[in-house]
Amino acid sequence: MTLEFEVYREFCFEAAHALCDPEHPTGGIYRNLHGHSFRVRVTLRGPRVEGEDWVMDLGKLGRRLALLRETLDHSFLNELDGLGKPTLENLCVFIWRDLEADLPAIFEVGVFRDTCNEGCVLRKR
Ligand SMILES: Nc1nc2c(c(=O)[nH]1)N=C([C@H](O)[C@H](O)COP(=O)(O)OP(=O)(O)OP(=O)(O)O)CN2
Ligand SMILES: [Zn+2]
Repeated sequence: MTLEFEVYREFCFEAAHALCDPEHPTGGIYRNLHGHSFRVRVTLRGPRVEGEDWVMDLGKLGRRLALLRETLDHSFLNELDGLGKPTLENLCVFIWRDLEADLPAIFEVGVFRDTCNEGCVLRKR
């Protein structure tokens, strides 16, 4: 039997955004510039690598996530290339695309706004 594991690492960042609703006459209730604290969880899924006894070194994963955090932390999300409208859903896709080439075992990306009791999870099917 092959054992399959899920290992994850998290990081937090602060960022600003404005969400304009083109259907709304004044742009909607989220149109003004405002900020959130975000928590990101990246989960890898797979067996232990033979001889290493882990799916991936979480230290190595953390160093890769630190690179991504540099792009996100204290950013104005509306100006990030490739993100599009800065929703939680699009942030999940943006983060997935940034990481997938370096992390072939990526299984799940979650972006959470704990202070608002909300979040979004993108998962491989
Ligand atoms: N599915 C999504 N819905 C909403 C998103 C999103 O990314 N995905 N984002 C927002 C805005 O960013 C909004 O600023 C979120 O802040 P929040 O305080 O949760 O806004 P609410 O109007 O939902 O706040 P209440 O406290 O519940 O009134 C909105 N939606
Ligand atoms: Zn918001």
